[in-house]
Amino acid sequence: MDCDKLSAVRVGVREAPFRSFLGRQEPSIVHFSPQAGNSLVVDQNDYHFDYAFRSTVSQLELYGALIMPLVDKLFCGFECTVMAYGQTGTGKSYSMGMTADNQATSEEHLGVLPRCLRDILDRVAAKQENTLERIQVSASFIEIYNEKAYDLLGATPMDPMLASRCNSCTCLPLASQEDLQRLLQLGNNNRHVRRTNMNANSSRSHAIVTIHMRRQGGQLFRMNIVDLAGSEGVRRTGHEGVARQEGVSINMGLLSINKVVMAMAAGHTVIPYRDSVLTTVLQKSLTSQSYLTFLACISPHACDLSETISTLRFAKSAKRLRLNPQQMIMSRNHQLQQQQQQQQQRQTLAARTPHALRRPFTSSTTVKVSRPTQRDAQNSFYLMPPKPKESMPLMQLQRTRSEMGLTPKAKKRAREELQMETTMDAPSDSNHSAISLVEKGCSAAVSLSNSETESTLVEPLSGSNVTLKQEQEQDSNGTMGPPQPPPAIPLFHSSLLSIAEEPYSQQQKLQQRQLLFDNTCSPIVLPAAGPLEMSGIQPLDISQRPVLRARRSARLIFNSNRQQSSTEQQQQQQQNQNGLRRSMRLAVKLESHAVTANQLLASQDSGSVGASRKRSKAAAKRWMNNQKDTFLNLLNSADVRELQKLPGIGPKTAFSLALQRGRLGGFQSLSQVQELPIWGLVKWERVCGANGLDP
Ligand SMILES: Nc1ncnc2c1ncn2[C@@H]1O[C@H](COP(=O)(O)OP(=O)(O)OP(=O)(O)O)[C@@H](O)[C@H]1O
Repeated sequence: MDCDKLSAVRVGVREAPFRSFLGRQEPSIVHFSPQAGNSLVVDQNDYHFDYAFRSTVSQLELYGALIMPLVDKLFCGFECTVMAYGQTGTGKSYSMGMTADNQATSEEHLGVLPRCLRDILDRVAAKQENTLERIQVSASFIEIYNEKAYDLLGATPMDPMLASRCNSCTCLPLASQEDLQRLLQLGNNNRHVRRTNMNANSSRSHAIVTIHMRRQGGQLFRMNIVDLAGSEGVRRTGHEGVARQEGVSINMGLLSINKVVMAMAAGHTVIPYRDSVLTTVLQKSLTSQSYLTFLACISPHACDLSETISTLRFAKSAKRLRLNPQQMIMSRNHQLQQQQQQQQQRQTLAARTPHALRRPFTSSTTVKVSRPTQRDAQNSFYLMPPKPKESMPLMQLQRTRSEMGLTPKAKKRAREELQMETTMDAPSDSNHSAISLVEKGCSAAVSLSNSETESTLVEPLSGSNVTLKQEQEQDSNGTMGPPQPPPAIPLFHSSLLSIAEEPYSQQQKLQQRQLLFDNTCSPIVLPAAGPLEMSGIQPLDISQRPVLRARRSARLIFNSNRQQSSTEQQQQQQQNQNGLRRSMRLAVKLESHAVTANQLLASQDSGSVGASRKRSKAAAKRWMNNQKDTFLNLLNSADVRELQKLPGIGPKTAFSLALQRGRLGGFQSLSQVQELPIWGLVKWERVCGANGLDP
């Protein structure tokens, strides 16, 4: 089965035979080129299509040339659509095989639909013979009449349904041609048909028969056969009242199809699918993901010249469509592959990560993300502060942008910023982010501590056991000598490296970092003024979210540490001096005790802040500082969606903030945030006001 060589959009034109009731024997206005089988001349204009069928062409020939290749595509997994377009009475329903009368069921006159079904059933039978795979074939039949969609096979075919529900309309199973005939009879009985001046049996609605092929795994392939109602001049049909309204609706649907096709052909990004029910229902078929075949039916009569020319113009614009379903499938497959790879990677890393590190993380942690101080550089191991670019892949970032519906100007600016960001970060290798950051000396302090024993870390390259004792001794001595360059190969546990490399989500990364950077039991005492130090006051109404809750708990723990008696602190320092570090398990236990003890303290604390705010100026200042810290903390840690929920910050600002934060590696202070070029003249003041901050 060849899935590559068929053009995604193909257009054929079929000339209808002379209408006998017109009683005229006149030369046809359509002149076919004797050399090329796909060109014709009407009114001295040349038209070139994929196929140009004379009135003498048989149904079989038409099917073989124009439609049969689509069935191949259907079995390759593409959505396929055949659409008959043209003036009333030019043989659209006849060509599509939408009727179930005696003439239509004879082999000679069999139209596209029954031939298609025959092909599909034959292939399904052959597949099922060779493999154990079961494929279900069924069909639905809907019509769009007077701008309303009707399920012609449903229990209430006269009740209109929502256009968006047309995908879930009644489907009857098809196992043979007889089943199809029954289905067509049932549907046609409910369909709106009327005798007109132009056609004794004119369809007054657009009809869509969809053949569904469902594979065992639930995969669904669809072939849509669309018989559009004929375009007609209201004056020529001589209709009045309801019939006139029908004509108007028909023309409206056709016009909207025209507009959609033209917009697609012109490469517009906004396609007016919602202009009519017809295009809303056909939206999925009129995208670059499906194979489209148009059959334009034209009349040979001179009196129909204007309609013929308009049909040919439509066909011409359809020919300009450039769809690439292959690429869509390829990119879909590529995405699937990437997902599988990521999944595998994650499993491998999870298998390598020791059990203790895989435990769900408690919230009693504090993350310090700042440029390292001399003391930090001397005493700690470093990991890179979170970079949005690493945690959010480029593709995802771009998608987020488009989803936010930025204006073209904003998009352009965002693209430039993204480019700048990419160039700036280009040399860093994400796979070695931990190491590279150590070299950059820009990081968050890491420590694993154990109150009882001196734990050992495995050097990733040599595999030898090493300790952190030396570093901790330096810390406890508090020596502030010249900053020492970090070790060339940092003494990371292999699991730490794994975590640093792992392509986890932002949230997961944050959680991991929270565990790794637990300062509750850390031998390194973090300064309270650190950018992500928690204030404990959560004035913004988003405290229910897990990340924020986690952070508040972290703050509680931090408070708890500060409240510890001096004896305890001395003991703690003594332990640190001895170079002892707590195990992760014990650390977690300690943290949970601390949470309970300090929840009380925190509540008292927050209460007293509220009261002291009223009492003294100093307390108000302290309150404001806490408020600012909280706000800064949010700006540093919240993702784009959360940022958007902050008062006064819209989607664009949130996005710009996240972008700038990624570039700067976190905000050090609110004044740094204020200096960002993203604020207008009064915007920053407005945001401060909305968040209860002094600008
Ligand atoms: N190529 C053809 N060979 C034989 N008969 C044809 C051919 N084309 C059309 N007819 C006949 O012309 C008549 C009108 O055709 P049909 O109903 O298919 O037109 P239509 O374009 O669907 O019209 P409408 O848009 O009004 O529904 C039918 O009786 C059909 O059998």
